Amino acid sequence: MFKINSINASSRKTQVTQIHIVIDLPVFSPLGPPSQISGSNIRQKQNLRRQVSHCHISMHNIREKRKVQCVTGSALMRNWNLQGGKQVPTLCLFSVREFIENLPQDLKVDFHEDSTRMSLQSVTLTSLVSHSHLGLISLNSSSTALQQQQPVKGFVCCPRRISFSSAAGGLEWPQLKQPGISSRASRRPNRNVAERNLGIRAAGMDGSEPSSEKYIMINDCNGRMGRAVAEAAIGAGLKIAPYTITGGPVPEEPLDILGSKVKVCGKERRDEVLDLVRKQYSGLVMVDYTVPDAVNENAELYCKYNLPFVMGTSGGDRERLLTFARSSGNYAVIAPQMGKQVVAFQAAMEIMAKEFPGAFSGYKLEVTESHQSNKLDTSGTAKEIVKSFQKLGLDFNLDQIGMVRDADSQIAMGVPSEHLGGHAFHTYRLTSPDNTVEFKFEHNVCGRSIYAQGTVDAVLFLMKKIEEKSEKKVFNMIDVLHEGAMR
Ligand SMILES: NC(=O)C1=CN([C@@H]2O[C@H](COP(=O)(O)OP(=O)(O)OC[C@H]3O[C@@H](n4cnc5c(N)ncnc54)[C@H](OP(=O)(O)O)[C@@H]3O)[C@@H](O)[C@H]2O)C=CC1
Ligand SMILES: O=C(O)C1=N[C@H](C(=O)O)C[C@H](O)C1
Repeated sequence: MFKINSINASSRKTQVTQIHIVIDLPVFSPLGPPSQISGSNIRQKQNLRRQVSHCHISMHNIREKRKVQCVTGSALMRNWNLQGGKQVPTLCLFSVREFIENLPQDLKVDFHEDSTRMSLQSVTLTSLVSHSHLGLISLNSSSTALQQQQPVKGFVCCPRRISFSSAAGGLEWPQLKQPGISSRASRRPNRNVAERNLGIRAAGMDGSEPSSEKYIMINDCNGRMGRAVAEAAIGAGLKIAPYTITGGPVPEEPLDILGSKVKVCGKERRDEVLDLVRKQYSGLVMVDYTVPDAVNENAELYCKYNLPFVMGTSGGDRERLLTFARSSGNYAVIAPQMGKQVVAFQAAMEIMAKEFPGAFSGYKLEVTESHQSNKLDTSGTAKEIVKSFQKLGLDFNLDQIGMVRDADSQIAMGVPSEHLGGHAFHTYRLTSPDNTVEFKFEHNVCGRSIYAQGTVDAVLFLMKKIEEKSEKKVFNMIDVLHEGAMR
């Protein structure tokens, strides 16, 4: 059984420089070279599949490597013979262009020379079926990028150099071009201890290079916002790291988020997990949607591992959060509100307060916020907006914000019943001392998609900052909006 474990493409500057295809290969029983195996000998053919090994095929841009280096199937064969049928990781180097040019016509690869990222998601492996004559070998697309694909039979990859196909029932391997090349991958341990303990294979942990695709890790993917962000991120072309840290019970089975498997880890393992993702996913951005009690320690942990983060969780000690994040020299976006239009309203109130301080002196302010019954804290958004009203002259303490959490009151105030489990209704009412003038501001949100989209915007904003190597700073969503980074 051939099993594609991962396909990752990476780039340096504008050139795609690397593609890693990690596949499981059958290890042959010592029957001699596969080409000697007769097609009619079914038992021998079955022996081909006795064990499974890993083959690491990396394609590098030869413009950087001048010499084309290639370890072909023959080398695999030789290694198998040498190593008595043991696992043989093999490295293969050749140009991306060459790889693309040699792909079978009907294997679609979306390749843009000038793009900074190459998406292999469009590799249509099912089309490879037509290039296989060997029913015994099947290719299972199990990588994140490919998991939507059906299992297919056979694998032809760059026919001039690597070919898995059958002629008269056996396997034919191209001649070894550079017999002396040793495998970088073969010198590596196959699985890192932390990764093995955690139980899900992280990109690059199989001996290949760390991934340079755009990854985010979300805590807690099992929470409502965590899941919404994960789905929005996948929709935006980001990858989800296969771990999440939770505060509650740890399910045995990994979560399946639109096909991406995410292992849930208890918070006692957070150091182990963060150390692993830090090493494996360069440029990874953390996203936090947990609980108010976890805000400070989580942010401090992300800073400890130098992981840029988006803190969407409300509550906690905000003063301590900002002071710590600012002094840590890390990139972060911290905001209790991610919804673009609400952020714009928040920004407008800030501008008004700055331009017209005290304009509402003497007025009375009433603030009411309604959220799903299990929201633990007072709306962080309301607290933020109240700060502007205070500057406008309103005498109001944060603990005067009225919280509505019971369904009857929520229905009475107009929350649709289907959104009782996920809504955020805010009302700010300002009345003049003689009750002759009233201002009422409302922002009523049902569901969570507005925040999930905004969170992805914040992630992309941070990724850009990191890529540009701009100053390490703590931003808020008004900064993201100001930069035109909200879709
Ligand atoms: N910035 C914004 O725009 C928005 C912010 N929010 C805020 O996001 C936060 C989460 O909201 P929501 O997703 O609805 O809440 P949920 O209760 O659905 O999710 C919170 C998750 O965090 C987990 N958790 C608890 N403690 C920890 C910990 N120490 N480390 C990691 N995970 C932990 C919980 O696990 P368990 O339940 O098992 O304990 C739960 O799965 C809230 O503070 C909310 O106000 C929400 C919407 C928008
Ligand atoms: O818990 C929520 O749901 C929300 N929390 C944020 C907050 O506390 O302001 C944002 C929005 O209100 C939804």
